[in-house]
Amino acid sequence: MGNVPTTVKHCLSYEQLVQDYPWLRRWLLEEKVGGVFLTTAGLEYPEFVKIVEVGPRDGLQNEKMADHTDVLRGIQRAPHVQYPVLTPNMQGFQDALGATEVAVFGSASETFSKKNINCSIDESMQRFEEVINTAKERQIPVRGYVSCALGCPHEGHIEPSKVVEVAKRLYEMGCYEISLGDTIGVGTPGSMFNMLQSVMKEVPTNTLAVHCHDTYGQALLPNILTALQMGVCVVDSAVAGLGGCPYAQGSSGNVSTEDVLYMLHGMGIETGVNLAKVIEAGDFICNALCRKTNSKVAQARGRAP
Ligand SMILES: CC(C)(COP(=O)([O-])OP(=O)([O-])OC[C@H]1O[C@@H](n2cnc3c(N)ncnc32)[C@H](O)[C@@H]1OP(=O)([O-])[O-])[C@@H](O)C(=O)NCCC(=O)NCCSC(=O)C[C@@](C)(O)CC(=O)[O-]
Repeated sequence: MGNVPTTVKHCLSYEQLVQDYPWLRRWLLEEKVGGVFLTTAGLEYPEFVKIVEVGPRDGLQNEKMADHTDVLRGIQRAPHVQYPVLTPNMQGFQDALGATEVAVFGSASETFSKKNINCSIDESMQRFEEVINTAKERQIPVRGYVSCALGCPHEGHIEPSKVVEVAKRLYEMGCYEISLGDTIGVGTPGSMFNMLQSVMKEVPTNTLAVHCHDTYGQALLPNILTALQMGVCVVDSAVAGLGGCPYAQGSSGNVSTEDVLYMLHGMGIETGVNLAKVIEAGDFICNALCRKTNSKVAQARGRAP
């Protein structure tokens, strides 16, 4: 393969490398074949991945923050930007006036459901049905979350069949996308694979998203990569890795958007998102919160000369 530039030897950013030495891309990782990427190991990845930024909602939910009605009134809206609101019941839906999208959030764990939204899974589905039907009448898209898809802080292991049941009900009620949440970040490629394989038998793959927390350091490479290899094209993440669920003790922040973007772009997968701008947004919010970023990429870029 000829002379390897010194940048390779010094192991600079992969992104920078493929930008400066495009001929290295193939040698380093992959070749593009007919709409999918084939890695040297023969694995396929989506060409485009949609990033759902959950920083403003999940990321800030542990902070002392105004309620969503005040937030919706207070923000300056940009065109073509969705402002989704989590609406666990009709009261939440009615308060979410002006939201361009809403989300219902169920759980695959009975105990978590009771602790999080004060009702059983069955009761939650009845509440969600009302929200979804009203949203449909008003042409407001509804996203569905399934928490504890890979484990529960109270019940421990969760059977994939339970995740299937909740995901399928949300899909059949009319959620356009189902986000499967590893709320406490305990998943591994094995449990992610088993859970997704079961869910994909009942819910179309192109309506699934993964929502990973990085408590055990498994969110990015092992778990998200496994999901991508299985055809999932939507990833939830939070700028600067903010977040954590107040109803799931010990759960750490969401996987950071910067790190997800770095990995995807490095693999040649498009997202339409500018990594440098996201790092800027991460700096802004971390300064505002007087907090260190959880993003490894932002930390590494901060150290760069
Ligand atoms: C769901 C409720 C409200 C039920 O709470 P409840 O106590 O069963 O509700 P209720 O109908 O019996 O009403 C009791 C009081 O709550 C009020 N109320 C009733 N509904 C609402 C509402 N929508 N918004 C604000 N207030 C509400 C209602 O007006 C009343 O006020 P009072 O008359 O006593 O003054 C409660 O359990 C709650 O607020 N839970 C918090 C849920 C939450 O925010 N969880 C974290 C979200 S993140 C997540 O779940 C995971 C996710 C999405 O990130 C993915 C992942 O990582 O897995």
